[in-house]
Amino acid sequence: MRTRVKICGITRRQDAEFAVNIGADALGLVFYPPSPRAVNIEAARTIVAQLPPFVSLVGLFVDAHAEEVNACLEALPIDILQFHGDESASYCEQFDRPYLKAIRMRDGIDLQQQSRIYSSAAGLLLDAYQPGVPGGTGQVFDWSMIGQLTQPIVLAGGLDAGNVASAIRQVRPYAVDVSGGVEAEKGIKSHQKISAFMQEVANA
Ligand SMILES: O=C(O)c1ccccc1N[C@@H]1O[C@H](COP(=O)(O)O)[C@@H](O)[C@H]1O
Repeated sequence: MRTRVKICGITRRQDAEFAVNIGADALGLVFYPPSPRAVNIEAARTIVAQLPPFVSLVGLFVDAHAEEVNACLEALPIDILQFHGDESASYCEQFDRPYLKAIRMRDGIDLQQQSRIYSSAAGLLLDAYQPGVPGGTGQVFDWSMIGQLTQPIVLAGGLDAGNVASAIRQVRPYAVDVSGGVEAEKGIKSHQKISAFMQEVANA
């Protein structure tokens, strides 16, 4: 099966268009103000104005008030929610929208238990753990920590063109998610790095 690709942390319309034209399956918008990749609703509207059909738009939140999530859902064509904080399953379920739950892979984590807790999630997004930073750290975790899960796995954390092919061969995820690994600088995507990343996914 083809590995899907989500490119996260899009802040410019030209980056969204480039990623879609080269074959990205999903684009992620970060609604987490402390992030250098954060966007507000107005900026997001411009970024997604010309998105073609069959590309999923993912809205990323970190322990946001439900009102903030609902405001984004009302204003934007968000297909999937990504919760990257300590949200409970009941919090995630209240929006009646497919969601990905990010699990930060710290030592000793019981992934099977997390899978049971978030059994309503459309997928588990596995990211590196770094104390005090919810995500987008550019850190890789030990992929051998991942066992068999019933839900689709979205592999994240420090992926780039140099390691994504071996990650796919080892983990066999449903999808890979990349942010920092395809940036020219924080918040600005490199079209050359996106191309190289997509090529490596296709080769894997
Ligand atoms: O991108 C961010 O700034 C961010 C902020 C807060 C939570 C998650 C964030 N990004 C997500 O983190 C992972 C890994 O990113 P990277 O490839 O290591 O840079 C990915 O799922 C991003 O969507």
